Amino acid sequence: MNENLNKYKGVIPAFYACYDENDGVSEERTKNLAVYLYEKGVKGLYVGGSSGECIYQSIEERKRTLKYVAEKMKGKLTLIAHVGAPSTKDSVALAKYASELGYDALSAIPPIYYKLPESSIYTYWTKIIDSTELPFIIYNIPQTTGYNLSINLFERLLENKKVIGVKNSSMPALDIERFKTIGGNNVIVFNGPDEQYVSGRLIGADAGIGGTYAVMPELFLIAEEYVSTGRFADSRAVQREINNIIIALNSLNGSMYAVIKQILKIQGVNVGSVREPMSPVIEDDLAKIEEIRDNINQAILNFSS
Ligand SMILES: CC(=O)N[C@@H]([C@@H](O)[C@H](O)[C@H](O)CO)[C@@H](O)CC(=O)C(=O)O
Repeated sequence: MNENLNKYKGVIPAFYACYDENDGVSEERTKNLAVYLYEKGVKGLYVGGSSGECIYQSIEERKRTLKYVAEKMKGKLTLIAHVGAPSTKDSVALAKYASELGYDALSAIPPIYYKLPESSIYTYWTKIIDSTELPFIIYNIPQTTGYNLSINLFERLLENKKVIGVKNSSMPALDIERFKTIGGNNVIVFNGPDEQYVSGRLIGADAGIGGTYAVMPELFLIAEEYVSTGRFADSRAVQREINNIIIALNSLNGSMYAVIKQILKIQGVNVGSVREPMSPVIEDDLAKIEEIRDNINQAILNFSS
């Protein structure tokens, strides 16, 4: 595959599940969030992944989110569809649908829940890859799936020319270095841990996909600018601020995504709450959430000047 990888290089928010007041997928809110992020200047969107609460949604709901984002952003942003689902059958159905909608690339977690041998994981990913003509990005997130992509399987998957990269959310920056060293220029490596955006980029990641980008895209865009122009001390300073904010986002009663969605709501982008069993925000935390929002805005101001 002679894919131009430049369209993947940049800040790519992991897109959130956007619900209405009855916990249903909302077309209007999905499209509003897509437009909001487009106007912030991000490079693309990673739709239907962990931040998209994919595991809590039906295949029909996931298809609707993929459709709404494509209707608004096809041709404007690089669109990556996360199609990993518990069964191969459902993952392939999502992959085919994303291809029909005109997505740029597919991505998928490995199989979840049962501890399957690598041969089954290889077959699972390969069946998704073979189901369309789209390029494929492996998603390595061992914290949630229980499987850490081995070098052996990575190399085997790279033999398929449709495999153009890996989104690596494991914590060791060393994994990013290894995947980049092995993959070289024909492969794109995405930094997954937002707390290590700068280190991930410096050790070899070409770009980033992350779950907290959408609540502070400006800060990740600034970090990216500093890294790519060699302003390393400045990039560390932005990373420190980002990390303070991520720690605060995780310090309250609601899940991190619920807190993020509350901040977006205050900013005028209402995407509803999270789906249970994730916990929504509680009344007592609302003032603290305002404070986090203020800190984000202050950090943006500090680094924009
Ligand atoms: C383990 C985990 O959830 N990792 C997140 C991070 O973006 C994470 O939310 C962030 O680093 C804050 O801890 C992403 O890698 C997930 C992601 O991009 C996705 O939504 O698919």
